[in-house]
Amino acid sequence: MDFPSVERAVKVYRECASAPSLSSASLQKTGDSVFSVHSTWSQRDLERECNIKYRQTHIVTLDSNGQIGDVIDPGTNTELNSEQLVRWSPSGKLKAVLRKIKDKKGDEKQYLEVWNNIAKIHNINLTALDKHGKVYEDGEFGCLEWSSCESQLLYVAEKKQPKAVSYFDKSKEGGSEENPETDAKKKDPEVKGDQFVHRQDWGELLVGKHSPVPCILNLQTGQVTIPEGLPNDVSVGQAIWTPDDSGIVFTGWENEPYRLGLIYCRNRRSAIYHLDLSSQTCNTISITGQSVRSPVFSPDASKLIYIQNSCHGPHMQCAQLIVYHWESKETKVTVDIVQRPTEGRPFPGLYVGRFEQQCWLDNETILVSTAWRSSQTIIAINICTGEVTRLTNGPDFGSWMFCDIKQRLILACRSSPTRSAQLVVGVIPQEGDISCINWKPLHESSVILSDVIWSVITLKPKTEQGSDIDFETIILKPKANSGSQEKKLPLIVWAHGGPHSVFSTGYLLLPGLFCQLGFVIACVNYRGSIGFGQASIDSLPGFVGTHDVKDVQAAAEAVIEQGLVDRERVAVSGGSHGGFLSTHMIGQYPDFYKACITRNPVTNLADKLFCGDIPDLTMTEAGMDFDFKIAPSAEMYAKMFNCSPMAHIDKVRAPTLLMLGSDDLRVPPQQGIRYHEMLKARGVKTRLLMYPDNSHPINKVDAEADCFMNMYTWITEHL
Ligand SMILES: CSCC[C@H](NC=O)C(=O)N[C@@H](C)C(=O)N[C@@H](CO)C(=O)O
Repeated sequence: MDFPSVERAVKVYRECASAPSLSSASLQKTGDSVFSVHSTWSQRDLERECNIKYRQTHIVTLDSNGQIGDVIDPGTNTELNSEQLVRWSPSGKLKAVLRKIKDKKGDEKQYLEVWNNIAKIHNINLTALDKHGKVYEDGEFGCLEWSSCESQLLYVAEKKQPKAVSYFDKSKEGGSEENPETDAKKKDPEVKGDQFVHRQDWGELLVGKHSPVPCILNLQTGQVTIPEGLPNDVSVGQAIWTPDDSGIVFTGWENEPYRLGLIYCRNRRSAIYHLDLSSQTCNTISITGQSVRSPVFSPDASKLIYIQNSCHGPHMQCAQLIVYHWESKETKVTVDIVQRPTEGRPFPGLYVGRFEQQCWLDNETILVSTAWRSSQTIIAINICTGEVTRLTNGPDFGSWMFCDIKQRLILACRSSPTRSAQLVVGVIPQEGDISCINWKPLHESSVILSDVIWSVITLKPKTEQGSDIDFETIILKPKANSGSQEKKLPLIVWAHGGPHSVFSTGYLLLPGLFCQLGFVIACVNYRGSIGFGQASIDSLPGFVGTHDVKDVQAAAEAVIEQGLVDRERVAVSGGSHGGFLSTHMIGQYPDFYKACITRNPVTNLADKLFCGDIPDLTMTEAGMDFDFKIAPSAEMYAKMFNCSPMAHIDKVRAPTLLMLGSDDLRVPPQQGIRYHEMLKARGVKTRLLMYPDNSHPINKVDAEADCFMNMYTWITEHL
C-alpha cells in the first residue's frame, strides 16, 4: 500500500502534537456578575524540545437572569515556565506562587511568592531558609494552601536530614574537644558514616521524594516551621488547613516496611490525619488498613470528605466516598463500591484520583470527574443521600473534566478523539434537573480532526469466567473511507496499560495521528479496565495473558467484520501492560498481526518481580496475594512466567519495534531488552530504541516525536 510520505507524517505530527493540554483552570469572582478564568496549559515545543507552560485568562459575565452573558478573550497568553504551583487566596485578592529559579551558579532555588493585583508583596527564598529540602509540586503529595486568615501558607517538602559526614573528614577533627557545646550549637546536627545510606524514595516519577513533611510559612515573619507531633514513618501529602486554622489535615502514606511505587497506584496503605498545631496531638480520622486520599472540607466546615478503597489487590479500583462529620466524628460511606452497573442503575462507581479543592456546589453537593465506561464524565453527588447525577453526556465530546465552581458557575474542560481540549462554562440550574446546563465555550479547540470519525462499540466476551462482563472499544476511522467498501484500510489495535486504566473518548494523540495517516484504530478497553464496575476489575487478576488477550483479539475481529479493514494488514501497539498485551498478541496470534510496536513492555512477570518499583503488581495480576516479605516458590515463578509474553516467544513472527526509557523504574528496560534479544536470536526482525533521560511514559518532547516517526516508518514498512 502506498502510505503517506514521511514528510506528510512529520507535518501531521506537528499539527496534532501542537494541541495544548490543560494543566489547571480556576474561576475568580472579580465583580458582581464578572468572573475571570485563569487556565494554565502545557504545549509541546518541538523547536525548543521542551513542554512550555503558559497561562490564559478569559472574562465571563452573567446576565440579569444569572445566565452566561459575555465571554471575553483578551488574548493574554503568558509563558510561565518557572511556576510550579499557584493558589489564589480565599478572598481572591492574593495569589501564592511556588517558583523554581536557577541562580547565577546554575543551582536551583525555590521561592514562595505572594502577589496582589498590583505587584509581588512577599518573596521568600525557601532554599536559603534551609528548613527543609525541595518543595513537592507533584500530583500525589503536592499542595499549596492558604489559611483562612490569609497570613499563612501550607505546603509539603522533603524533610531536612542531618548532614552526613565522613569519619575521615579532617575539618571535623580537633577544635570540637575544646568547645563541644559551642561547636554543637553552631552547626546543624551531623552524622558520621551515613553518606551512603540507601534512602528509598516513592519510585517512578517521584525519584528523590523520600519523606515529605508539612511546612507552614508565616507571611508576617517570613519564617517556616515544621509542625511537631507528626506520626512516625509516614509520608505526608495533600495537606489542608482545618477551617479555624487550628490544625492541619493530611494524607499520610506508610513508609514501612518499605515503599512501593506510588504514582498510578491508588492502593497504597495510608490514612487521613488531623494534627492540632497547638497541642501537637495527631489523630487518625480514617479507619486503618485502607488506601485513602484527597481530604476536602465542606464550605460550612461541618464535613470532611475523602476517597477510600482497599489497600490490597489491583492498583486502580472502584472507590468509596467517605463523609466525616467534623464535630460528631461520625463517618459515613456516602457512595459505595459498584460491582456491576446495570441498565437501571448505570452508574459504574467512583474512579477518582483527587478532588478539586473547590468541588462543592453547596454544603451537600460535590462535583467530580470520573471514568464512566469509555468516557470521562462530570457527576454531581449529594453527599447526604449518595444520589449521583451525570452532568455531561453529550454525543460530541466524550471526555469532560471538572475544573472549578463559583456560586453556580461551573468551569470544565472537554475534548473528544477528534477535538483537543476546550474550556467551557455553564450555570447549574437552581431548580429542576441540574444536568440541564447550557455549556458555552471560552475558545475553539486548537486541533480538530475533521477527516476522522469516532465511535464506541460494546462487546461481550465468549463463554468463560467473567463472561457476563461486557467491554468496549473506541474506533477511529478516516472519514473519507467511512462509507466506501472498495478500499480496505490497515488496522492498528491499541491496548492500554495498567492493566486497570482505560482509554477515554478524549483527545487521543497517537490514535488520531495514525488515523489521519490512513489507518483504522481500535483502542480496546478490555475486561479489567476501570469505569465498568469493580467486578470487571476483579475479573482480570489471575487471568492476565488470557482474558485481556482474548478481549483484544475479539475487538480486532469485530472491527474487521465491519468490512472496512484489510485483515492482512493488522498491527498491534501498546505501552507497559499494553506492551505486555501487544507482545502477547504476536505470540498467541502469530499469523494475524503483521507488525508490533511497543513502549516499555512487561514481557516477563517472573523476572519483573524483583525489579521495578511495583513488585506487588506482578503478584496481584498473576493471581497471587502480595506480601511485603515476597517469598516466591518455584510454582509461583512458573505461574508468573507462564502468563507472560516470553512464554510464547518461539511462536513470534511479527517484526517488532521496542521503545524503552532508560530511566524507567516502573518497567525496567531489561524487560524490553531481553525480549528484543530473544527475537534476534530467533531471526525475527526487531528494532530497539533506547531513550536516555526518559522514564516510563517516554514523554520528553524530542523522544515522543521520535517514537512516533519510528512507529510510523516501522508499521508502514511491514504492513
Ligand atoms: C494508570 S493504571 C497503572 C497501573 C499500574 N500501577 C501500578 O501497578 C501501572 O503502573 N502499570 C504499568 C505496568 C502500566 O501499564 N502503566 C501504564 C499506565 O500508566 C502505561 O501506559 O504506562
